[in-house]
Amino acid sequence: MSAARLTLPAPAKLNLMLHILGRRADGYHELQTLFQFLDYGDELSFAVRDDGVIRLHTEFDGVPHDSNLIVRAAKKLQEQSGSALGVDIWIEKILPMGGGIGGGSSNAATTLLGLNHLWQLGWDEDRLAGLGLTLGADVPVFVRGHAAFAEGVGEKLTPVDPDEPWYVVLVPQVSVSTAEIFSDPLLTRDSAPIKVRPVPKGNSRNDCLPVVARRYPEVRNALNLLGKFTEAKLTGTGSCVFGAFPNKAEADKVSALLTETQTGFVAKGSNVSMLHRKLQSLL
Ligand SMILES: C[C@](O)(CO)[C@H](O)COP(=O)(O)OP(=O)(O)OC[C@H]1O[C@@H](n2ccc(N)nc2=O)[C@H](O)[C@@H]1O
Ligand SMILES: Nc1ncnc2c1ncn2[C@@H]1O[C@H](COP(=O)(O)OP(=O)(O)OP(=O)(O)O)[C@@H](O)[C@H]1O
Repeated sequence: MSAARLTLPAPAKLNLMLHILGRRADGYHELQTLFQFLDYGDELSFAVRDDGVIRLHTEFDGVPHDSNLIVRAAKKLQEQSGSALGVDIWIEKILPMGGGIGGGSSNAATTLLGLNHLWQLGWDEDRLAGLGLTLGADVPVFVRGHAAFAEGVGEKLTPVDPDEPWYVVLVPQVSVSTAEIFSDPLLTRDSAPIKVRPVPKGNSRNDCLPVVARRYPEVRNALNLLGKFTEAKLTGTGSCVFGAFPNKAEADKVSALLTETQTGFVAKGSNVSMLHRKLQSLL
């Protein structure tokens, strides 16, 4: 008999602003950033195995099975919890890799929360977020599931509730390496710290933008095109570019014009992640 499947979303995130305050001795950067989720993302399915084997059945271009953040998250949770159970995992991948919308980190967080539920581990959010941080700087916010102002390397989170507009997101067909942007000598690394409250609105720049736009003409082009309709911003270290609109109809109109030549999508901003909304509905 096959085990019941649990299907859970792994939403994308946007960095509504991103300031770089400095560089730590270990090379990581001190940031201030504002994370909001999108109602748009991948979908993971899990089926428990009782033989302890962890197996991702969907192949990823260029990502070996054991390096996949989904598998790494599952193995770490299994090791640290001492669970004897395993899991079969499938994913419907729609989020671009290296797009700055956090696909890999979100996949890892969905795996941690999904397996905590299926393996009945009873770990609390702090413990899951702590494990998540060892997988990537962006994993904890996906584990917690609430829009947040982040400090440190992205792990000190203060929940916030910015507006939830509709976004047009353009996906330039280049994958930007986060490590490459953070090691660029021209990166601004001395922004002055800002206060968490009120939620930053005027301070919405992304310090990575000048470096990314200089290195990637495709990103520059997307910023120029979307910038004809609204303020066009970069998320994370790119490559994705986004702009806010007050309603779906306006976002759809602009998207229809731009997606004649660009790849992109429309999605609503959300301060509670769709993963957490789904988990809540299971309880
Ligand atoms: C820039 C953001 O996208 C903002 O959301 C994230 O902080 C990046 O998060 P992420 O992709 O989970 O990043 P990680 O996998 O932890 O780090 C990738 C690489 O980016 C650089 N990195 C990342 C985060 C940070 N605060 N400082 C850094 O210098 C490091 O060189 C690191 O080796
Ligand atoms: N499940 C996964 N999904 C996507 N990428 C993965 C996954 N597992 C490992 N990776 C690796 O991680 C890299 C970064 O992927 P990701 O999609 O998270 O980038 P990103 O959107 O730029 O993330 P961030 O905004 O957190 O920097 C990929 O290029 C890929 O090599």
